[in-house]
Amino acid sequence: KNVTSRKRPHTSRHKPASIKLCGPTLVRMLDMVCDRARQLLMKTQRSSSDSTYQKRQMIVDDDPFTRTLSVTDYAQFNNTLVGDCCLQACSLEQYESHRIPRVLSIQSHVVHGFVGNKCAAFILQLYGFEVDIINSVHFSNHTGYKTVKGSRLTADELEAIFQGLLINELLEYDYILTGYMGSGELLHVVAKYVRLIKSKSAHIKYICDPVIGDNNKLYVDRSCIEVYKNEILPLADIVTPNDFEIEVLIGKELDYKNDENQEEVIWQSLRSLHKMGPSHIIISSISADKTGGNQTMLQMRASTQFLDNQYQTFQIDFPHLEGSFTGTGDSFSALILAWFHKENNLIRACERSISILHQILRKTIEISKPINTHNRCGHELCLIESKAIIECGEILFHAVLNDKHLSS
Ligand SMILES: Nc1ncnc2c1ncn2[C@@H]1O[C@H](COP(=O)(O)OP(=O)(O)O)[C@@H](O)[C@H]1O
Ligand SMILES: Cc1ncc(COP(=O)(O)O)c(CN)c1O
Repeated sequence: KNVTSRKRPHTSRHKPASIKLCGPTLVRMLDMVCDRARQLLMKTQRSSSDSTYQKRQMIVDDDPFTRTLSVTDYAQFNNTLVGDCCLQACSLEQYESHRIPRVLSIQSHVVHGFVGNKCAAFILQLYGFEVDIINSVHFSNHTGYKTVKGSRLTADELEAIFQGLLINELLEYDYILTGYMGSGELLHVVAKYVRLIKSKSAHIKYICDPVIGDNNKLYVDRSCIEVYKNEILPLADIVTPNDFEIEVLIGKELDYKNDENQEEVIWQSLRSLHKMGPSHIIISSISADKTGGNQTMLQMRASTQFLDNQYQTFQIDFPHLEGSFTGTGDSFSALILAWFHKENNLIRACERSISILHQILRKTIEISKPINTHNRCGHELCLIESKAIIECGEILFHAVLNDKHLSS
């Protein structure tokens, strides 16, 4: 596109002019332009009797970081550079495959150990996601220790952070991930901005771990429950409650063990939660105490509601490992996000996430000691040591489809 006359000494470090283009048609155009440029160069060479053709350098630079493919054709004839023929182009397909997916993760932060954003950021960054982090709490350690010191983010502070991102036009994400939030006011601000981010693009997915409590005990202010029900669930695409949280959200206690029609009770509860908004629900673990099943196993249950109101439901049974672990729920939701993105399939995402967590816990048991005598929550996850396990994503446990595809 550009032919310049310059003396040879200037040619070598010259940065060529470039045009940035996008789309498959433009890639074809790039080929045509380069071909034509080559033809012209050859013609010039032939017509010039005293031509001393220099070794041609054609540089093709496929740069995932700048998301461009650039072809630079440097050529020199006599004292003239007939180069500067540079085009940068990429097909949409290539653009998408090189684009780094962006996640906004709003969860707790601990200085020592692994829960919340400490788990999510490591896992997601390892898989190549860009993670923007908002810390709902900034604690010394998780709440299983004798003492916890630190601060909680207020609703006003969260509002200010979102305003900053909004004014600078930075509220552009592919995924939103939320975990421990603590108060209804904070959740209310989260809902307001999730709504705004989602209104910008239909492709954004919101993965919500509705952290409320466990084993009949609330971890959060009671005000969270209504905000989850009325504001958050209608926005969420994937939710990962535990069995206590599902009971609180649908307002019904579930005692699967003593119910003759146990399967129906579980699927009914999933269906009630679907009605509140999310199209994918994953109960990360149900203990044998609740299911009445094999004491050595835990069960994951999941369900997808399709647009035609049909449901696909499945379960994964996996071994119950001795001991208690903290940060498993937060790691689970991050793994689900990552593998749902890679596989675009909830069943595969669950198989990978359950299998990876199993191996992380095995590694944790193998190499870590319980932290100290005051720690009621057992081991900190050995996430860094499990890097290879996370990257590999080997499937150990397979999903079993429920043959009933319930209609509403
Ligand atoms: N004792 C355990 N044995 C085996 N897997 C576990 C155990 N505790 C946690 N996990 C794994 O971590 C995942 C999330 O933990 P879970 O206890 O269900 O979430 P939460 O911490 O949110 O209550 C489970 O699906 C399972 O894969
Ligand atoms: C500050 C904080 N954040 C998050 C969690 C959640 O951990 P888990 O992933 O095991 O549910 C905990 C555990 N009590 C915690 O103390």
